[in-house]
Amino acid sequence: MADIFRLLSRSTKLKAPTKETHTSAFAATVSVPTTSTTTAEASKASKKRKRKAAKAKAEEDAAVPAELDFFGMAAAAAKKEKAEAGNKKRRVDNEDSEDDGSDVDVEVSSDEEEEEEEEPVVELTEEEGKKVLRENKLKIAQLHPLPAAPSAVESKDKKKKKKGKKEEEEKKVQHKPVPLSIEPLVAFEDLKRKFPVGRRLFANVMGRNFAGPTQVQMAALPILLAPEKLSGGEDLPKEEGPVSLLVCAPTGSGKTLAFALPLLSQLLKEKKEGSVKVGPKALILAPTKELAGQIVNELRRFGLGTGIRATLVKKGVDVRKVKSEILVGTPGVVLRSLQPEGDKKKKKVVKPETEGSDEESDEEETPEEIKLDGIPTLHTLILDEADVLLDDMFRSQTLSIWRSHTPTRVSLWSATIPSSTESLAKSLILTSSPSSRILRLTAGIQATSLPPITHTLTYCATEKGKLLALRQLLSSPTGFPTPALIFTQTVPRATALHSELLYDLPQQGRIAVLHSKLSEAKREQVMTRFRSGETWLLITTDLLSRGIDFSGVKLVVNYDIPTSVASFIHRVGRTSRSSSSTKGQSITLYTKPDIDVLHGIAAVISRAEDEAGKTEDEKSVKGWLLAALPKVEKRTRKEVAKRGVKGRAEAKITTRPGWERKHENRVQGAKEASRRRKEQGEGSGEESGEDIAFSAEESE
Ligand SMILES: Nc1ncnc2c1ncn2[C@@H]1O[C@H](COP(=O)(O)OP(=O)(O)OP(=O)(O)O)[C@@H](O)[C@H]1O
Repeated sequence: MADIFRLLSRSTKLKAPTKETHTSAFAATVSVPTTSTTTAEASKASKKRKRKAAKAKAEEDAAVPAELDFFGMAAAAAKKEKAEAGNKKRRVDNEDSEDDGSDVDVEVSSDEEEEEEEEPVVELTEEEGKKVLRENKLKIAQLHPLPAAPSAVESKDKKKKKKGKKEEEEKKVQHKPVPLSIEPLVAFEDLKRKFPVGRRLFANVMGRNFAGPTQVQMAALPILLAPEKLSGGEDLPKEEGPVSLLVCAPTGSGKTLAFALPLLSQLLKEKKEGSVKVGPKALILAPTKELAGQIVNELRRFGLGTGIRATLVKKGVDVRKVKSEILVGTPGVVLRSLQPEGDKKKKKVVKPETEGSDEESDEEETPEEIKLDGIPTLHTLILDEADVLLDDMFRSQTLSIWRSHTPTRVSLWSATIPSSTESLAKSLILTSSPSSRILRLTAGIQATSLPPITHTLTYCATEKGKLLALRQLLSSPTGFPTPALIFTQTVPRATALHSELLYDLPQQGRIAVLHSKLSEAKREQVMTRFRSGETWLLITTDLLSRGIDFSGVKLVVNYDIPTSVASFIHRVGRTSRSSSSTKGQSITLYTKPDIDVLHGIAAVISRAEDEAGKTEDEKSVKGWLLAALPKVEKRTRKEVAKRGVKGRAEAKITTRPGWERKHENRVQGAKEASRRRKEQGEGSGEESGEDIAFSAEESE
């Protein structure tokens, strides 16, 4: 075993960060037939679109509430608006008078309709559509109901069991997923022309200035916006039921837009028809507060001016009194707000054991499923990061919420959807909506990391070795790529590492820690600082491994090895996202006890390198090396994913005695506070002192 470690260490030397330009892993391959249109006409239409898009974007940025303005764009938009105020009078632009930000979607004027109709509509033939889907590794399939499990009596009888098995096999064949097809969306311009998307919604999407739909958006948007256009599966019974969708697509591939846009479009349609009662129609569940807040932010940006509202469910909110059409929250908070008043006191919620577990949660967990007061108006349920929401930590809460409603439109989204999640989802969907057509959409290769990321595995022998390796990286002459995220296995390890590195960076105040034990206000502050670029290095736990969209993260360091392959994929997926041209790096430090998860992670890296077209020489995980790593039993892997790597939670992160480190931090903190006081003057000095004291205290 020792030899394998040495070999791995040798073959995975750190490389200096490259300065190549990023080619998005999601850049959809589209070769579509062109239609004849003059350049002048095309450019006129394009200019008008761009003007509308820029205006919609400025308005949308300005309308984002301060607590959700992660990108600090509201201030910028306000500034821009002020600067443009003088020019406004001169500009005669009909659409200005229409975009009044009112709650009702504005009807398209007849002039506009005419003008828009002049634009070329690219219709793909079925074959062309299939080719685009194939080239973009998009697979759509209709899943069938699960075969019935053999009864207990049957299983006792050996002969019957054999027969049962045979029948089951036959059923499995019958129930093989049936491939389907749909004309992919090859350009956002086609949204308006081919789908019933409102004018305002369309302008909001165009306002984001995306070059084109990502792979997952190319297929998911048509499926959800116009399921009647699905083709194939001729042998299937012609079901008229609603479509439920399971989507597995890479990290950072724009899944949020893929579910937000059809949802907003559906709600707009209902609003126009005026047939639906007031109250929440859709519930989106996400595993962390940060992700839930991010989703609300995106919904508000895409839905600006449509009158469709999204509310973040926080502690103390009674969702039954909320008037918004969309609710977004974590399972724990949503569950509590749905609990009948009397039951809130009776059923004691208990904290889950998160120390050392794979997915850190800031949730309180209920020990069993609870009967809740459902929201009668709710028809849509969306699970973002569905595999976590249906895994041990959140399962009982998610199921309680799901079973208290009868949603007819369900969709589940993640970069990793194991077969167990798929089976559970199928049976839940069929219970809540028996006539549902359950579809599965996969984009790209399953269970792999993004090809643009450069991965490195570094063997460090011991815990001390990991700290030394990280310090070496920080002081590397080629520079430490920032912004960077550093992941640890537990909260205490994150705070300990933060305390250890607090004064390591040449510039003070550039390193921070974020985990579930911090107050909500502190968490928001840390997020804002990292997003704004004030913080360069953020030490965190798996709390931030899922869904969080930081633009431009250049490096992900797995200080503690992820305890599952899924966790690795999601952690490293915080870099190289479709919104950014950053070609990210991941560095995974490991020691001997990490052997149980190493094979799975090395295999993911190897697959990603194959997909990126790297030769055997260029690959960081060589074929022979992968073959030499021991494969681990599923049971052991599950145990590690649940409890963490053995002994890790207790292992100390330090090269010095605790008292020495604390003393040094205090001295450094005092020096830093004094320096800031000098810089800022006496009045504001107190505040900086408090800030430093907080950081030092946290480490104790
Ligand atoms: N068509 C597009 N082109 C470029 N960027 C896009 C596009 N659609 C969405 N984005 C941006 O890509 C980023 C990642 O999107 P999003 O957070 O939805 O990814 P995701 O697939 O949900 O990732 P994860 O699996 O990590 O949750 C966001 O900043 C989003 O605004």
